[in-house]
Amino acid sequence: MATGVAAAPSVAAGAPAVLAEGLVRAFGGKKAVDGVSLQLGEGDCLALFGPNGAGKTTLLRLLGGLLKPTKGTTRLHGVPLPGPAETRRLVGLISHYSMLYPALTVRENVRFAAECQGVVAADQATTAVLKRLKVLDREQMPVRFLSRGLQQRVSIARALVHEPRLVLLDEPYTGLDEVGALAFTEALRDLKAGGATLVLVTHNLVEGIALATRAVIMRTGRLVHDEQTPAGGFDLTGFQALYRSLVHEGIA
Ligand SMILES: Nc1ncnc2c1ncn2[C@@H]1O[C@H](COP(=O)(O)OP(=O)(O)OP(=O)(O)O)[C@@H](O)[C@H]1O
Repeated sequence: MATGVAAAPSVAAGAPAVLAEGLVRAFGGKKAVDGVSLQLGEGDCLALFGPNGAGKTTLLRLLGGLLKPTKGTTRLHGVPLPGPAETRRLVGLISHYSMLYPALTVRENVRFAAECQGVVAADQATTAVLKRLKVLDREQMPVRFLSRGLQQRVSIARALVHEPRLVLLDEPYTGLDEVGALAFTEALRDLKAGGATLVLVTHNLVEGIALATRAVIMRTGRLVHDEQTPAGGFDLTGFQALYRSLVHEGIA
């Protein structure tokens, strides 16, 4: 992807990309995340699996400083979150909610995000990311006229235009067709190769495991399984069986 991002904010050299310690988040006295600690490096991709209500989205948001913890801390490249604006700009969120301005064109939506995020060469970066997500041919179209899947591609482009160092992905493949999904996976692989850290929440084990360097299973706010990708890649059948035993048969 094109560069052109504003000067990098000060980050502590050698600090882990993400360091979460003792994270708890309660809603009305009920703990959605209940004592999670983890560390991620540059180029890591953490896939977070678990049943509905396990706390995946809550944890994702805590890791990016988008939600305040009830207890615990998250540091991003050594800086405690939420941190200053320059640190918050290191984070990109992709979810199944499009968060686009329907009356603005595709280009206007993405360019506006680039400017808000301090991208210096905003036009160039916008063109590159729209091309990357294979939606450049629609750049002058108001977003409200696009199909849901194309809106999702624009939404992804918007979240990636500033080349975030931590990319939070919450069921990001929802609505994408095969071309969109492939383009998106390639963009994620490039980000990873460039040293970005990814956290991916998905119910699709195949999709999640394909990108993951580490797979975690959550249940009732806790990590009940945490595994680095084995040298030869995950054994999908084995992982599916493990998931079923931990989540459906209540072993955890
Ligand atoms: N803003 C909120 N207010 C009150 N309760 C919340 C809020 N956000 C999440 N919760 C509760 O926290 C728990 C965990 O929710 P979360 O969305 O993190 O789960 P999840 O694993 O992402 O689920 P799903 O797979 O269904 O998306 C749930 O019981 C949910 O109802």
